[in-house]
Amino acid sequence: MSDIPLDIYSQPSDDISSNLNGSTIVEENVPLNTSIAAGLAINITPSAEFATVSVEKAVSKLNTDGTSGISSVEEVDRRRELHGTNEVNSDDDDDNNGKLGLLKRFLSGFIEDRLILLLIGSAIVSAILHNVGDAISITAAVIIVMLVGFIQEYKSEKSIEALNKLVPAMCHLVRFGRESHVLAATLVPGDIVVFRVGDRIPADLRIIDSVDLSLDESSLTGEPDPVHKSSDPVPENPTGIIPISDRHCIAFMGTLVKEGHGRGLVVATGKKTAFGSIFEMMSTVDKPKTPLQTAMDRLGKELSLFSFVVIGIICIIGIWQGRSWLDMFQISVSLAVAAIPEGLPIIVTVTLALGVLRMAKRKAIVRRLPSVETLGSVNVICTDKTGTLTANHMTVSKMWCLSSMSTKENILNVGSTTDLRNYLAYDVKRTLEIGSLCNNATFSVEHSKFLGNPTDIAILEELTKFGLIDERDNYIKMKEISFNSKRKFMAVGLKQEKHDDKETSLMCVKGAFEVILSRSTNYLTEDGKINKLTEKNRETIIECANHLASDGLRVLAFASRPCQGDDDFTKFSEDDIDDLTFTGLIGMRDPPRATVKPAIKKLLQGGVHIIMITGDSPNTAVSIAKQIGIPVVDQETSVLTGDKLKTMTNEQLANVINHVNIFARATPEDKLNIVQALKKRGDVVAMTGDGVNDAPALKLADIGISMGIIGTDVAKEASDMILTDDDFSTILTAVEEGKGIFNNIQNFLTFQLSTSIAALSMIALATAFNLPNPLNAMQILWINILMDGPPAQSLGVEPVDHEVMKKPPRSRSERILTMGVLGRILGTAFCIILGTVFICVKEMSTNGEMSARDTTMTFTCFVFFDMFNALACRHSTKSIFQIGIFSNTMFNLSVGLSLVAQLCVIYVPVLQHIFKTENLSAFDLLLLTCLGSTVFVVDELRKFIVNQYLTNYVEEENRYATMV
Ligand SMILES: Nc1ncnc2c1ncn2[C@@H]1O[C@H](COP(=O)(O)OP(=O)(O)OP(=O)(O)O)[C@@H](O)[C@H]1O
Ligand SMILES: [Ca+2]
Repeated sequence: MSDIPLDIYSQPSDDISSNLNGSTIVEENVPLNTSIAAGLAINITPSAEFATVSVEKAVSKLNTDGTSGISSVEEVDRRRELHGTNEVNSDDDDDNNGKLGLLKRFLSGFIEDRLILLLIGSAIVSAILHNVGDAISITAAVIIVMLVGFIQEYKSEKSIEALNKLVPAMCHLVRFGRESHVLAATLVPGDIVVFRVGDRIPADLRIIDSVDLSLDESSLTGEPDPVHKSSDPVPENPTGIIPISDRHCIAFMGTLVKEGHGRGLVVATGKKTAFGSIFEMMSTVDKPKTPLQTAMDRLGKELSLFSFVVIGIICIIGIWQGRSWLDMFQISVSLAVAAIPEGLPIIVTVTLALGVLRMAKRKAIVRRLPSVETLGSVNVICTDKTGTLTANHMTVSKMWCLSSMSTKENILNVGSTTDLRNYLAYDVKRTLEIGSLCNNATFSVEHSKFLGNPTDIAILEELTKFGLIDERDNYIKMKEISFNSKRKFMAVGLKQEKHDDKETSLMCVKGAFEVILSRSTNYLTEDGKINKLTEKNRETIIECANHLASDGLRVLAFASRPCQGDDDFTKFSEDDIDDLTFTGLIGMRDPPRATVKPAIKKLLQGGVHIIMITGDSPNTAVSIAKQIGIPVVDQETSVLTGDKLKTMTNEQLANVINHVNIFARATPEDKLNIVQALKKRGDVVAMTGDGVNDAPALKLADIGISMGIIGTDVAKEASDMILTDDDFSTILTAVEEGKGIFNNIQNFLTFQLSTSIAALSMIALATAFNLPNPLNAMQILWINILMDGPPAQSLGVEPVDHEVMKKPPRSRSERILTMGVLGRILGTAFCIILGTVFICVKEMSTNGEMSARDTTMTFTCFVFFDMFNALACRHSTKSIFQIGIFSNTMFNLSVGLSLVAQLCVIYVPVLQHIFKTENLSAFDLLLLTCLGSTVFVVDELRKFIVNQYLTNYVEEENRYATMV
């Protein structure tokens, strides 16, 4: 079996790269060293070459412009022609091999498979013994077996390759003097790239300018701490070799911007990057397998050993009984080929890969195959509120100012009024002014809407209702402390343009009301005076803020302060934002997504604990939670705030977390503690995140989930799954698929193992009772194709049954072969053996030996049994009539084709010759169909009984639940 890329982002997963770290740096320098030694023209990598030259030199060397980039389309095309696309794992190599490569691979399959070699050997022996018919038959059968196996493996590789293309890397490119957001693959040397915090570096860049830039290079060097980078060239080194870790003015492809921002000149793309050269090496390293694949490999080995022992015994007894040793040898080897589920790992991989592609269509991109398995076991989901549970579309709903509205009864309902010019008391006006000044949203003429933070946009959109304008044009922004989830406020320092020769400077602040209030000492009155805030005033403000929040609104407070000249701007830091004048509160509505409520209901039914983690206030969070059906039993135990969380030890947290559904006023750092506490309890945790600070928690969670739209590259890189629509309900889809895929794997396992056991036991029985062999070598090989091939594979793509969510999450340690599955396997095998032996004995009783007709009947009987068995295996508990006979087209197609092929084997003369069969009558076929269907009927009965028992059980559970 071929390697399976577990990480489908175009970057190696951490575990792989860290294994290679030691050799990484050395490897890149090896050609360098040797070429120096040889005195040849130095084959130096571009990043090493450009590390020592100045920015100006680098720009002129690459014949480009440091600000506007490459100037013509022709030039870009020429460079792409020369350097190729910016991809490390392009398909070029594959195409070069073409058809010849495929043939070579097909043929090498014969040599690698020892059992097949044995079969070919036996064909040659047959030929030498003048048994040409047998020789041809075996050779033909072997070719068919290999062909089916080969096609399957080829398709599995193709579907895995498709996974690699699910998450294309993007970047901000400057070309022809314009900035645009493009696929990273389009970059050529000489391009200019802009990057900011959270981005992934798209190629090897010579940094042109940077602000506080630090990069996480762990994927390249294994160094866990971010590395500071700048545009200063590195001094030349006497040895001529500058290690990767010392190239401080180079930003390497695949590394992540942890802080700051900057611009860089593309010096190397694709395979010529430092990352590309490691990637080449890495693709030859065996990728680790998923737990399920490892389990399947183990199971395969165990089964092989078991089969070998049984076959060995059969073989010895047979020869001892004086049967033809060549016959015995052929049958034993075919039996070994059949009984060994060599198709099992391939089917598991294809099932996982196809499942991942299906999920991608449903907006969940799984980046690592093992995560598909883990998804079915998830029993806790920690989710952000804004944007994931809610639409992330804010509108100002209510407003309140202390002086002009005094109490919560007078809160101004902004949402329902269209003209608000009459409400413009001094404090109201000031609050809105601060809102527009302390704001980073911009109006895009191109899109004819505001772009930026939804909170900021909401304020700007409200101005016209009050007849106000955006005040930012009249001021110069001197300083800014940007908003982040930890700080929970934003502040700007502004200077008004000279007005009557007087210069006014001020500081405007907006943010969470607790934060603003604690930094305020005064408030603004409705006629423009500044008064001291009394304790009573503070209580009133808190009461009103809580009132707004209980309505599900996000509450922002606004404040300002005059500044004394430039002095205040030079020391404009987080700690200096105090002594503010409070002006008012604004409440914003961010409606829950419509799909969230039903999704939460289903997840809760499935025994999944849902925890909302939000930066908003407890009241807002509780109100939203109630709207979407997250249970909040009482606010004391169900809600924990970030402050309280910080005072708790991990043990304390682990003890109470069972009852907690909401973490409010939480910071990204809190998420890490929450995941730790949950994992300590043995939970399987899914956690969402989007920012740079969320990365550690995403990594630690069993399933880290990042947001496709608002998420940063850093978060995506750390995550196991990406929601391309940022929608919480997509998580349900993914969990459903995860559970469904696991069920499908169990189902085809049931099918394969029952067939295998039945075939093995029949030959064993026949040998033990000294009867002629009921199936010959070619027939056994044919059965192997059905069992390992298309019918089994099509069980893996059975559509997900939405009722899987009614079952609790699978425990992490649960084996794939549960007692229930084993029971089904043995029961089915028993049924098949009984029926086939019956036909065999009945046919043989007419003349006492195995004629062509007898073996045809027995063989066809087994195949019919097997096809009905496949039908029964489509679902473990539901009747085929419940899931719909036509709901799995691939299944019907492959079973249909198998049956047609079986008829060909019976009626087409050439095939009759190979398989030693002869024509059967219509009555024979009817009889065999009826007999074969018994395995299906019996299983339907079993399902009926199980369901009866299950519904009773569920009702019992429900009754119990309502009693409590
Ligand atoms: N752009 C902003 N400027 C100033 N203050 C803001 C801004 N956005 C939010 N706030 C304030 O910070 C608080 C916390 O916001 P934060 O962004 O941390 O929550 P959130 O992370 O969006 O919620 P969630 O974690 O559910 O996504 C808000 O309640 C609000 O008062
Ligand atoms: Ca097999």
